[in-house]
Amino acid sequence: MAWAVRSLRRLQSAASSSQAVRLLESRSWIRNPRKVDVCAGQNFVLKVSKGGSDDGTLTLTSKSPPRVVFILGGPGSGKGTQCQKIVDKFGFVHLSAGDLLRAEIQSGSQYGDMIKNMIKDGKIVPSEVTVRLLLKAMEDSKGEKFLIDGFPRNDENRAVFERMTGIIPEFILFFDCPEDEMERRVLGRNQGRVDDNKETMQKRLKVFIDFSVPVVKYYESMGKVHKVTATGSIDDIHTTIEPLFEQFSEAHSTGESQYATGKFDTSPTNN
Ligand SMILES: Nc1ncnc2c1ncn2[C@@H]1O[C@H](COP(=O)(O)OP(=O)(O)OP(=O)(O)O)[C@@H](O)[C@H]1O
Ligand SMILES: O=c1ccn([C@@H]2O[C@H](COP(=O)(O)O)[C@@H](O)[C@H]2O)c(=O)[nH]1
Ligand SMILES: [Mg+2]
Repeated sequence: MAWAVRSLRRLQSAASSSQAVRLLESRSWIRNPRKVDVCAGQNFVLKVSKGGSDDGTLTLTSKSPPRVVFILGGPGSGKGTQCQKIVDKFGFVHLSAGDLLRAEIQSGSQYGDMIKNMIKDGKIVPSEVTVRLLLKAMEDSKGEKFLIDGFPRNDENRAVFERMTGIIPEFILFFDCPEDEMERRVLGRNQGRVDDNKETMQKRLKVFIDFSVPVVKYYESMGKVHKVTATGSIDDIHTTIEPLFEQFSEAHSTGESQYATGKFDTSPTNN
């Protein structure tokens, strides 16, 4: 037990995941300090093997684990528009996965061409690329509550995010919008996006139905989805969703969370 407590103290003082790994590597009594699975703000969830026969998983979380709400809906359903209003009123950090991917293209990244081609074709970018961008943005923001917009887009996205972060979303907000309305909005958006054209829109709608709707169904089976009709005025939709965030703010004003505060779990695992 003492080794877990020492780890907890040391890791909570680490400023980044790489520093946390270096701290672990300096401890000879920890064998194979593999990797820190997440470091978002000061939240660490990691797996290490302790030398000896009682190898186990050590899970450490610190005081302010990130809280995440996934904002899902088809292309043009109004996710970004509504997120902006929630940010203004409730102080969430808004992370649009699509915006992060577009910024990655602009940055001259090695993945830029691949991402650009996939967006142009309405395809889903490999999960590791998107999740790393999301994690970095979470870390950089120093925020504690996040609206993650347009992600996860398929079941693999969801699983990779959970594996790499250990974060379970608080709830999912799903904007339900008829296809013809989504198409009308996208074609009228006029922001110079390479995917805002009729041909790519058809592909995006198909990808949404084939891959993203099943993710919504998965979370529905867990009772985590709030479905909102996304037609009507921008203000009316905001008025509909506002109580959800008011309740969320009230529920979390005490700082309590499903993630334990400063607790550790050394229960043995089979892997
Ligand atoms: N309720 C609404 N009524 C009419 N137009 C809307 C409404 N909500 C958003 N729009 C407009 O529709 C367009 C698409 O909205 P937005 O960018 O918020 O959608 P999105 O879900 O983020 O789309 P994408 O997935 O393509 O990023 C924008 O031009 C926006 O101003
Ligand atoms: O998690 C994601 C998010 C987005 N993409 C790709 O980007 C475009 C545009 O996304 P928007 O949310 O509409 O801004 C999307 O069609 C995908 O090609 C992704 O791969 N993964
Ligand atoms: Mg958007």
